[in-house]
Amino acid sequence: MSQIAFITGATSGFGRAAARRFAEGGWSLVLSGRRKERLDELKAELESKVPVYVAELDVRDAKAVQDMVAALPEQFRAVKALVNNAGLALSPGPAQGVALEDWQTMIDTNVTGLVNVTHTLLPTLLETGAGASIINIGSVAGQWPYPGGHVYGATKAFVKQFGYNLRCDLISTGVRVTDIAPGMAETEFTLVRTKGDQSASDKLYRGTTPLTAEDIAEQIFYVATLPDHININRLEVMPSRQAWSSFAVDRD
Ligand SMILES: NC(=O)C1=CN([C@@H]2O[C@H](COP(=O)(O)OP(=O)(O)OC[C@H]3O[C@@H](n4cnc5c(N)ncnc54)[C@H](OP(=O)(O)O)[C@@H]3O)[C@@H](O)[C@H]2O)C=CC1
Ligand SMILES: O=CCS(=O)(=O)O
Repeated sequence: MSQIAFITGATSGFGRAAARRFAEGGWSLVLSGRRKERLDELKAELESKVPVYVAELDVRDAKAVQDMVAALPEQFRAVKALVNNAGLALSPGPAQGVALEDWQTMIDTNVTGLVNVTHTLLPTLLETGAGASIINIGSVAGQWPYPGGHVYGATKAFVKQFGYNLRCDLISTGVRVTDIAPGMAETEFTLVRTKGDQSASDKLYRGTTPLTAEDIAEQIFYVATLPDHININRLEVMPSRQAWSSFAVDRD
């Protein structure tokens, strides 16, 4: 059985940490993202351990995704684990102040991009059969509403429901589907969300203990390497120092 992981958004955060974790486990890697120099650095770091193929890829571009998968060298074609990780949040303020373009970017990346990659790799995963996995990186924001969550949370609710519905159709194929839904994790996520405001990112994580990229990478690897007959539908993971807060009430 092939041991090939296909990871989107491998240039940073969870995706990069997952690439390192799968490499440690001896898996061959297909890594993508838009920042080619980071992909090249990661390939240089990992290729002494396992075979690594990198491709510059914007998941929003369906044709580019199809071309990239069609061009995979033979030894990287039999993908066993698809890690749909590429994604982002933008504009953490109230919905009524957010540019339409930011909403569209989140939908194009987190929904359309994830669908593009899933649709393109589904025939391969079906061929792999028992033990293959689609591991989608959702978010607590896909389950729990919060101020400023607007379209980001809605895209992650899509990820969750798309995965559940896929499971219904894939039940007899051996292909598993999991929604890993992390809470607060310190990566470049908040830097992207605030459009480069490092102090806002530092402030969010200061004085608490967020999850790390490696914490989530461990969960991704765990899900991908479970016995074939086990499917974890959704794995919601928060730091122990994070929980829910109360309902909001508007008062006179
Ligand atoms: N950090 C957190 O608190 C949480 C994050 N998440 C989710 O985890 C996933 C990874 O985020 P995280 O590691 O934290 O953040 P990072 O910003 O560190 O990593 C995001 C990754 O997504 C890639 N990416 C973004 N847009 C595109 C695109 N259009 N095409 C291809 N790749 C893209 C980036 O690569 P590049 O820019 O090179 O293209 C980068 O590798 C996301 O889906 C995010 O929503 C979920 C819950 C919590
Ligand atoms: O998805 C990211 C975690 S949060 O910012 O929505 O809590």
